[in-house]
Amino acid sequence: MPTIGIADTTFARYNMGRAAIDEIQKNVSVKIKRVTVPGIKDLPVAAKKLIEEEGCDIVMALGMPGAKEQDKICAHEASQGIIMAQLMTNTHIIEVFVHENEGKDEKELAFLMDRRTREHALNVIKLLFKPEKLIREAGTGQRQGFEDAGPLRT
Ligand SMILES: Cc1nc2c(=O)[nH]c(=O)nc-2n(C[C@H](O)[C@H](O)[C@H](O)CO)c1C
Repeated sequence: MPTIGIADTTFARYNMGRAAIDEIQKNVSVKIKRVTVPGIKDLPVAAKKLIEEEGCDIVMALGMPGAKEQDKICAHEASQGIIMAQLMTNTHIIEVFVHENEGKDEKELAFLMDRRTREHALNVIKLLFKPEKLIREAGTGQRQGFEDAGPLRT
C-alpha cells in the first residue's frame, strides 16, 4: 500500500493537514504519515525525511506565506528548498501554498485554503494511482482553489 506524506505548519491559519488527510481518506486507502513544523522554511527537510526515513511515495507540503514582504521572500526560499528536496529524492513534493492576502477576508481565505488543499490532494491521488487522468486534463487550465481558467478559445 502506498504511503502519502503530509507536512504542514503551525504558522498557517487553517489546518491544511487535516483537510488533506480528510480528502485523501475519502477517496483512497493509503498509509499516511504526517508531520507538522513551525513554518514553510521547515517544510523541505520535513518532506525529505518523510520520503527517506518514513518511506513516503509522495508528499504534500502545505503552508501559508504571510502578507508581509519578508514572508514573500521566505516563501520563495521555501519553494526553492522544496524543489531541491524533490530533485535530491527523485520524488514529487506537491507544494500547496496559499498566500495570506489571496483571500479578501478571513472567510474567503479559509475557503481557499481548504479547497486548494483538497484539489491538490486529488492531484496527488491521480499522480499515484491514475496518471492518465492528468494527461486527459493537460492544457485545460486547471486551478486549485478558485475557478479554473479553462482552455484558450481559438
Ligand atoms: C518571515 C517568515 N514568514 C513566514 C511565513 O510567511 N510563513 C511561514 O509558514 N513561516 C514563516 N516564517 C517561519 C519560517 O518558515 C521558519 O519556521 C523559521 O525560520 C524557523 O526555521 C518566517 C520566519
